[in-house]
Amino acid sequence: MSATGLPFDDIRALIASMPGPDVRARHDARHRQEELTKPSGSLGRLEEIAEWMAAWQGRAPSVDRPVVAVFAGNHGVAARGVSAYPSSVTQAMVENFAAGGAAINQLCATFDLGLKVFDLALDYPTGDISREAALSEKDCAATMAFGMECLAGEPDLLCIGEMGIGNTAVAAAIFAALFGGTAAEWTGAGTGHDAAGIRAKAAVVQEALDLHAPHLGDPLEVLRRLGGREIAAMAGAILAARQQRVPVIVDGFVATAAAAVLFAMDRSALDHCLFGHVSAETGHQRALQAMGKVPVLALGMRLGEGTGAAMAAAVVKAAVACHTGMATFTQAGVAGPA
Ligand SMILES: O=C(O)c1ccc[n+]([C@@H]2O[C@H](COP(=O)([O-])O)[C@@H](O)[C@H]2O)c1
Ligand SMILES: Cc1cc2nc[nH]c2cc1C
Repeated sequence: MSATGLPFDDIRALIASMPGPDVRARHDARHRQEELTKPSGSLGRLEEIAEWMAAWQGRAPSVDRPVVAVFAGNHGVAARGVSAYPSSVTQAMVENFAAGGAAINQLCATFDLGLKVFDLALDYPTGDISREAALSEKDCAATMAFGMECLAGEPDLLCIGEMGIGNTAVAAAIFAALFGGTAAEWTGAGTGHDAAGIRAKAAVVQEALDLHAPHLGDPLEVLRRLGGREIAAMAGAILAARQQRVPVIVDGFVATAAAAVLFAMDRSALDHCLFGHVSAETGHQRALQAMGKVPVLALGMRLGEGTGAAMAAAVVKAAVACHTGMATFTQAGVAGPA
C-alpha cells in the first residue's frame, strides 16, 4: 500500500513503469522460424505465438511451469437475481476445484498445467453495485495486491480465470462503463437466463451504471465501484505478470473485463496477454474488438473458471514445442526454397 497517498497511486505507478517486449529475443525467434523444416509462414498463428512468447520471456521460448490461477469472489448484486444460480455455488465450486471434480481440473490434467485457486472472502460479498460501490479504494487496491501473489511460484505462462456467481452482470457493467453503450448491449445469459431474465439483469446493470455515472471516467474507479474481488485480483495478477515479463492467457467474458480496466489505463497494458477464446457470452466478441484482440480459439464455451485459457495454453505449448523441437533445413538435410 502507498505510504505517500491514495492506495491507487501504487497501481498507477506500476502502469507507468511497465516493461516492453524483448525485441532481440523476438527477432531471434522470427529468424529461427525461417530455418525450420516447413514452408515459410505455414504454421500460421502458431508462429506468431512462439514469437510472442520469446518477446515476453526474453529468450528462446519454453513452457515448463504453466499455471492456471482461478480467483473466486461473491457479489452483493447477486441478491438482485442477476444469476440463474445461487451465490452458494461459488464456495461449492471452490470445493469442487479442490476435490478435482471441475472442468478446469480435467483440462489442467490433460495439458499438464498447474492449478491454483484463490478464494477471496466468499462469506463477505462485495457491495451491491446497483446500490453502492462494490469495494472501498483500500479494499480494491489490497485485493489487486493479493492477486499479484499468484506469480509467487514463478510460472512461465499464466492463465487467468475466475469463479463468482453474478459476475457476468458485473463484467457487463464494467464493459459499458469503459467502452460505452447501454447495459442491454453488454448483458447476456451468463450461467443461463432466458430472454426475460436477460432483460431483468440488464435493467439492474443499467441501474448500476446510472448510479455511478459521475465517477466512471477513471478506470480504477470503474473497477472498485462496478467490479468485485476476483475482478480486482485478476487485474492485479495481469499487471504483476507484466512487471515480471510473464506471458498471460486471459479466459472469457469476466476475465476480459478485468484486463479491460488495465487497457483503459494504458493501451499497451495487455501486450503481454493472449485472449484464450471468444466466449459465447454476448458482448465478449465486441469487447475483444474494442481492444483490437483476436482470440486464439472459438469453441462456443461460456463456463469461465479458466477453461478457455487452459484450452489455449495447449495451443501455446504446441506452438513452443514446434518452435524449439523442429529440425532446421540444414540439420535435416531438406532442401530449402528454390
Ligand atoms: O467468462 C465467461 O465467458 C463466462 C460466461 C458465462 C458464465 N461464466 C461463469 O459463470 C459465473 C457467472 O455467471 P452468472 O450468470 O452467475 O453471472 C461465473 O462463475 C463465471 O465463471 C463465465
Ligand atoms: C455449476 C457452475 C460451475 C461454474 N464454473 C464457473 N462458473 C460456474 C457456474 C456454475 C453455476
